[in-house]
Amino acid sequence: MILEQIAASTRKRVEQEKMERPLERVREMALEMTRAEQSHPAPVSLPSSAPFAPNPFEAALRKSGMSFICEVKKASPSKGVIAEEFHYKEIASDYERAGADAISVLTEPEYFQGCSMYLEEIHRQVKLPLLRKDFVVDEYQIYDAKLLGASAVLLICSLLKEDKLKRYHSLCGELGLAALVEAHDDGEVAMAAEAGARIIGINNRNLKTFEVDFSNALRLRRLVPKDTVFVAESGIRTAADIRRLAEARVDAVLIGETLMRAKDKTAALKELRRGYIL
Ligand SMILES: O=C(O)c1ccccc1NCC(=O)[C@H](O)[C@H](O)COP(=O)(O)O
Repeated sequence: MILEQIAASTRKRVEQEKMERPLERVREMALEMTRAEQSHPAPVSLPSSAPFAPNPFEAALRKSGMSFICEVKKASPSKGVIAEEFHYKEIASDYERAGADAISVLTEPEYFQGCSMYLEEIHRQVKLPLLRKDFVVDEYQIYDAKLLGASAVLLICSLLKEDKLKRYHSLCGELGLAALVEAHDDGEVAMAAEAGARIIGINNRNLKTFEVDFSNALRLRRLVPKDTVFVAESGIRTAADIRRLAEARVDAVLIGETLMRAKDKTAALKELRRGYIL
């Protein structure tokens, strides 16, 4: 099954990275970076009603109205190569100019042709909060995400047991990272909530079969607690899709392929936003 293959290849990649730069070193550097940030906190514009002090990624998703997380992804297992010409820094800048609220950067190399360096360079290029989109199976990747400049990491319920999800979620909190906890069905939503998730993403794509069911996010909407940020992910293509999600009180959308295939990102994002006019 593809998800197991991705997880196995990720474990191998992380073991390799640990040989080049040991866990203890990466942990110490990430903790040091967190301490430095805590003594000089960056200003984050918070909605006055926010129940907690969120990090920049969470703040971007909690703003009023629909937030757009735009994804930088060259390829995927279901679609193969999506963008032959892949100028990742320009794509990120285009998203920023187009009014994206946050950017998701695929860093998985084997199946998505991603790279950690893309995230690091995009971090230097744009001001928007960045999500490290990878398949987290080891705490090493969370420390590393911090060092690469991510504001958030993806934690996929179907890849993690309950106790690990909880541990990784609280590690994100310790490092000042937001966690987008991804669920695909009722049981995983319960697991995400139990882990204390403040941001839950419902993936319309079944990661085991690749099947995309747009109504999945709508169906699971009511299961996600009100004060939790609700993100709809995958298969979002049109302004009409955005309208249906807005009507269901979805806080944010994560869009990859539709924007990656658009030559004019500003026009594409503007067209999608038509579905949600404040
Ligand atoms: O996209 C895939 O084929 C895929 C296969 C297996 C695991 C994950 C996969 N994609 C990750 C994502 O969920 C998407 O990149 C993200 O939600 C954006 O989706 P889309 O807008 O449909 O590109």
